[in-house]
Amino acid sequence: MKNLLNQIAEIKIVPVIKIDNAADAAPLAKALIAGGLPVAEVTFRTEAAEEAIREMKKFPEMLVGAGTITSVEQAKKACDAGAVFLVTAGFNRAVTEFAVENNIPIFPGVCTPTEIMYLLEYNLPVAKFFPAEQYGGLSTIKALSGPFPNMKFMPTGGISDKNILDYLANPQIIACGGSWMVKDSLINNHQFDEIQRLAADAVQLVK
Ligand SMILES: O=C(O)C(=O)C[C@H](O)[C@H](O)COP(=O)(O)O
Repeated sequence: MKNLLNQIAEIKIVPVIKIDNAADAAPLAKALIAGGLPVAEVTFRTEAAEEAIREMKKFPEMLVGAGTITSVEQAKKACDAGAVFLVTAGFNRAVTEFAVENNIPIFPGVCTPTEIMYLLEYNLPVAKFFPAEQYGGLSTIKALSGPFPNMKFMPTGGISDKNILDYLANPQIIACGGSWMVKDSLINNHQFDEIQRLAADAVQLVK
């Protein structure tokens, strides 16, 4: 887990991907790698997610995780496809226990102190704070950091090139999730050059 956390903390941005067609996964991975952002949270919001993870895993430099996991069945499918981390939008005890028992890094979604305390039961070091902007953004993370000084956050939801630097300046935030460089429309229209450009700009911004 520590190694993966270090890698994510170094990259600082986790592109959150909703992919409708698995055939787009390879060119998308190439664009992200070329843009210097070799990481993806592939959300299980589409049927293509599992196959897309398999395709992206063919690129050894890609750090591929699965997002929006809502059941153990999905978590198993994601891991069988090669996902090296799991993300959930909220806290799910069965999914969390599956991940912990199988030593798979997991970032459960939280937005309240109670949910953070669930993570503490499992000694999980990083929470996805979701949906970040809608639940008070940075000021809520600062307030939550008071009682939980050792919890690290990966805020996601409403984060873009406009506000990411404010988030990353907070020492309890290891990275931010966001979709602004991998929007569904860009993927569906095969604008992989634009994805590469937006990824490279994002990398430059957080350097
Ligand atoms: O399904 C999930 O697990 C999600 O994470 C939902 C959102 O797509 C991401 O939070 C990205 O949000 P935006 O960067 O605001 O587009």
